[in-house]
Amino acid sequence: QDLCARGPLQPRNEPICSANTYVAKHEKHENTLENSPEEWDGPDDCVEEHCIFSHQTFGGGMVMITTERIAEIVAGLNAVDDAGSKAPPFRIAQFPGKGMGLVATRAIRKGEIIMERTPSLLVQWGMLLEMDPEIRDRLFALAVERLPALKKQAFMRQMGDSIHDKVDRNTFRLFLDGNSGQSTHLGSFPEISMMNHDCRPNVHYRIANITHTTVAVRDILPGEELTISYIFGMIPRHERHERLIDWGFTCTCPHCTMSPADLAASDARLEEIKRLEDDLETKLGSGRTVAPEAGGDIVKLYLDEKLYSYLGPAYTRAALVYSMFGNMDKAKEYAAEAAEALVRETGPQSKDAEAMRKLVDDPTKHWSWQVQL
Ligand SMILES: C[S@@+](CC[C@H](N)C(=O)[O-])C[C@H]1O[C@@H](n2cnc3c(N)ncnc32)[C@H](O)[C@@H]1O
Repeated sequence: QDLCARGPLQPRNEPICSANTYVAKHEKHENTLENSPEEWDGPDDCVEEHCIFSHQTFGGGMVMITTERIAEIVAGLNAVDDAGSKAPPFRIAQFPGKGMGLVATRAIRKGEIIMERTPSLLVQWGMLLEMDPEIRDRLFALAVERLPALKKQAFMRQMGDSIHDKVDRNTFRLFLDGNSGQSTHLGSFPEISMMNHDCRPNVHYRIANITHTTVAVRDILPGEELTISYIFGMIPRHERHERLIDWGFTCTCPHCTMSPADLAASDARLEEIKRLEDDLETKLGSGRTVAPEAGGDIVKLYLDEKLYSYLGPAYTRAALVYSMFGNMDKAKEYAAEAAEALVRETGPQSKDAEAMRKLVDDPTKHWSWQVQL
């Protein structure tokens, strides 16, 4: 007999899930939720097709409010989480005007992974937009209650007046089921959310499946604040300001509080980068010649502008142009930098990084070698 999963959110005698989303209890034994080494709890407290699923040890403890299909996908993924397995190179501190943040407790080298985490709470996004706020908030409370004590404490410490507000201000977007309409989820990673925003951050983040990785994009000194960017950083100051106002704050990062002359110089560099990149692309695309240092000059502007999270493609382009001109030393130098930056920015499996390593090994065997000549 099919049973609709029941919970306190459901008024007595009324099904809380519509007929086509009834959860077949007898089928539960075939799914990954039951097959995973430690059993998942759920589906519980369903509101239509969205239910609570929880696990006390997966990723150190996790709760999701989502569909059974997505819960099964997540249960089949690796829970990569380094909390507790190594001493973190940071501690929480107060920063005037910004609230809490993270500060480095030792030197951190460029490329070092700072944290690898799975979400404490995962919520399907469409559900959040459509659900009655009162029911949503009761569901949130029931979900957070299921987290192990330390995870719950870390979740509740985040900025925000209510659980919904905390989700709104602190979560990252994840895609869990390809292009399906149900794919978009909000993931809460409370320790990572302690990082404040900087338009020129020293930490980059990448998300693969449910794993959130933060990596240093430059050497960091003990005592420095660890920051990420909440927005795309290669836009002028007034646009960054507007986007961060949407986030609910006026940015006080060093890059936004520079002198008017320095701010104008920064905006001019961003414009120049765009102009040179468009020019290079047009010329290469139409078979016209470019200067051998065209790609290298653009890299210099990226470095001057401290765009350390965007260096992979810039170094790659420079390496290719030097290789086209048969400049062995420069092609190798830029390709090596490109490979490292691409791994930082997109992860160790990066195919582009692999291609750049091949260019370092022997430029003469690369497709780009002396193609302009
Ligand atoms: C994800 S939380 C970061 C942690 C937060 N400071 C706390 O105490 O929990 C985002 C909030 O921190 C503050 N914040 C982050 N970066 C900031 C910045 N560059 N300038 C001013 N406030 C910032 C804003 O209030 C923002 O809504």
